[in-house]
Amino acid sequence: MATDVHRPVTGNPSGPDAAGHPRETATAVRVDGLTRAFDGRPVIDRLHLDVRAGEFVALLGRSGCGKSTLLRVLAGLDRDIEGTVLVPRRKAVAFQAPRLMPWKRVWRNVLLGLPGKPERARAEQALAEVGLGHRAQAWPKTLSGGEAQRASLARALVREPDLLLLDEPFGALDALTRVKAQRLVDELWQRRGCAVLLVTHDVEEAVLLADRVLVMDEGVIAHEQRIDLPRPRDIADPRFAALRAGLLERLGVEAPAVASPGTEAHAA
Ligand SMILES: Nc1ncnc2c1ncn2[C@@H]1O[C@H](COP(=O)(O)OP(=O)(O)OP(=O)(O)O)[C@@H](O)[C@H]1O
Repeated sequence: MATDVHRPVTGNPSGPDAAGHPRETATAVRVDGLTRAFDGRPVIDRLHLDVRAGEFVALLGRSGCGKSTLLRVLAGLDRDIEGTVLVPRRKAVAFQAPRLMPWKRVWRNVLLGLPGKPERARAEQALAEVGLGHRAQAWPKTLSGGEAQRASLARALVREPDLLLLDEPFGALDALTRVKAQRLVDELWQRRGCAVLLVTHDVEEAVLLADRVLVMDEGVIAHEQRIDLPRPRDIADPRFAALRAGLLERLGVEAPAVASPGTEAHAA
């Protein structure tokens, strides 16, 4: 396939411009005419995407439409592409499976792959940020599913990313743990100010967390929805329900009926 033009955005995309002014509209990700084919069949087909520095973007789409492929390309894990992909040098990715090495203690897992000889204190700080400071010495097999997922997040955070790529990070968690993990990601994003691209199947999660929700279809971004609700978001807010219903419709899923204010829904 044609040239690999994956290259980093030079400098810190969220840093000040030459005159020292903050870049309100600085770009974290710029994708232009991206195509990725498997066995001659394009899964991504001349796709365009811009993500602003510090923006939280959620990516929805039916199973197999190419969401994970796009994320892997942005992460630099798949370079067999055509088109232009500009991403920050500092980026990190967390997958649905936490992918911890069972023979390394949690803190060593957090530092895995970092260049040089990174200090344990850095791992402990990242673990503390996700509420796992007390498990730094633990072996991965002793962690619960939610804890393992948080350790995986700490491994991403320790890289101090300008772009955090999350591929269904909450997909395997039970409902309560999932809600807690979503809150944690919301807090971390607000504190860190990095751009986030979250691949998810969950429309509610997308509306809960993102500034902008993208729907991928036929290899391109087929629909875009800005979410202008104040944070933290209230799923009982009728505007929330309307946005969720609109996106579900886009995905070809019928939205559940929403009780109008002042009424109660009763099972027959
Ligand atoms: N290494 C590969 N070799 C061949 N085909 C692949 C490869 N990776 C992905 N594909 C195909 O590309 C398409 C998109 O896959 P991808 O994993 O990106 O979809 P997705 O939208 O993330 O799906 P899901 O929501 O089910 O995780 C699928 O048809 C998949 O079979």
